[in-house]
Amino acid sequence: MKEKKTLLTLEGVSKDFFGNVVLKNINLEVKEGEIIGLVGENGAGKSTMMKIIFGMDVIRETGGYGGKVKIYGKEVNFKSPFDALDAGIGMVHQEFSLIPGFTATENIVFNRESLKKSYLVDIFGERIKQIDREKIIERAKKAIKELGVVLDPNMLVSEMPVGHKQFTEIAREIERSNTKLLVLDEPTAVLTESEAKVLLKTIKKLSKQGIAIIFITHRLAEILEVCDKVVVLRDGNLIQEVETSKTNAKEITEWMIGRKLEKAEERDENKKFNETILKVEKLWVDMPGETVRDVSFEVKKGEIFGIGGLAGQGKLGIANGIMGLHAAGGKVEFKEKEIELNNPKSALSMGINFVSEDRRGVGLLLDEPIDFNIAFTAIQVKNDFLTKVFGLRLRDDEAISKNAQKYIEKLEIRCVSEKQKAKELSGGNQQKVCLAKAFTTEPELLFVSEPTRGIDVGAKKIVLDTLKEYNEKYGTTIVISSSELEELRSVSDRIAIVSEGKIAGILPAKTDSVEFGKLMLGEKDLEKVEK
Ligand SMILES: Nc1ncnc2c1ncn2[C@@H]1O[C@H](COP(=O)(O)OP(=O)(O)OP(=O)(O)O)[C@@H](O)[C@H]1O
Repeated sequence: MKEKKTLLTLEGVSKDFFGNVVLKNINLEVKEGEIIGLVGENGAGKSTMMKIIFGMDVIRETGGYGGKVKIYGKEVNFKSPFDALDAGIGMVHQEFSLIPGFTATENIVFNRESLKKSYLVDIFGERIKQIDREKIIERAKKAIKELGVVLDPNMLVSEMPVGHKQFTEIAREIERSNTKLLVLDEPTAVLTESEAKVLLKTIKKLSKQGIAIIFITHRLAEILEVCDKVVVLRDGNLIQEVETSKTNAKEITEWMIGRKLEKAEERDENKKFNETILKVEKLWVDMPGETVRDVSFEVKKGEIFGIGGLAGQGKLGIANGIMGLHAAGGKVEFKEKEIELNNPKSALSMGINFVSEDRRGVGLLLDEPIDFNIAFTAIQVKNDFLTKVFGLRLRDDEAISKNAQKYIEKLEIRCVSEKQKAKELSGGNQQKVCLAKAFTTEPELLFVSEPTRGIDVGAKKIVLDTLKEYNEKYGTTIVISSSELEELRSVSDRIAIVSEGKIAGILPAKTDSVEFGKLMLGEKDLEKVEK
């Protein structure tokens, strides 16, 4: 067999953010068509390494990097991501970079080169009018077909469920004919299991065509399934680089976290709950990609109630509707008092809080420091963290800092200090800040959606254990929605499965997963699958 050429080389690459060293002397080679799995705890430096390869502004604006990046043996010094795109590097970031008011086709075909030197989006709109629409739809359809997914090329991005957005981003990268290296930063985090399978197949297909892939994921099973090699980062050091056929998930985890992983504690099955705390009747919610049609259920005080289901079926819409973030109707009672729907203050002021699945959109004040973010809702809703000086109410900065320090320690939030800006944190650590913010309001009822999305295996346990701890210590009732059934089963008392905007069934969490699977697919669809 022909020896594969080395496409990308990192030689002694290092990076610090104002003295905080996050990458140290990284040496790595990626060959044509090779699939590299890149793993590491939240904040280990994975995204930073990719941002260097992709020539992103943030790297230059923070003093550049040390060492060399080479493509086919020649050193490159990208001035912007457009140079990286020209050199054949494509990247799908953790956070979406699609244009919401445009369709899938427009986003796929008018890829980022068309937007050269950015802020041309307005002019871009003009250009579209002059273009042969049929032709571009054909091109988009071809890219979508390549991915092997069902996706409407005419759907507006703003109306898509997250999974579809993810596929649109990937389709955009493969539509470009010169792509040689594709970096995927946690592409499966927002996908359901079946969508993730499709993506893994696509990755293999692309590699056969000679495209090299750097695949960042916290799901180790995915690494073992598709990657040729796994590269482990810990605290900015490349500590292992090994063929996947020569290792296993347990070993990789131990390299990642540098300690052995304990098993999550089992939930006590015999707990009895009597009092109803939340009563939902005929709820409908109009949320893009997450239509809730007619949902009724009750949650008991002190319970951890799971909500599962396939993507786009409505499991995420329920909390968004009750919290007043999307248009909703029906009747929802909390402790026998009716929550005013379509009013975001109503549920919050009654002692209910929400950790959204959309941490960038509604979760964080990105330019503010961590400590203010954590205290923010408690200040707004409960007037906490305020002191009176000569009759004036002032922010109690010391209390705000102390509270943040407590959560930084408890949730192991990796940061320089509580004064660091939220936007500078890694994705997983931002998620932990969102949780700390909700806990700080000491809610009686807490909705959490996809709480471990983008979180590494070690941190996942911390987050789930913390939810259980709050539930047990303070009696906080928790309603958790997640795409990962096993995660729901490990924390919940009961689980409701939502299908086509309705509750398909509610079962004790310990019920066999097959029963949940049947509810998710609906018996009819299941018969089709079995045939
Ligand atoms: N713009 C920035 N300014 C200051 N520090 C930053 C900036 N971007 C990242 N960092 C720091 O660099 C470290 C590495 O972050 P990075 O995003 O690379 O981690 P990661 O391994 O991708 O984590 P995750 O799995 O949570 O996404 C973190 O400690 C983060 O706080």
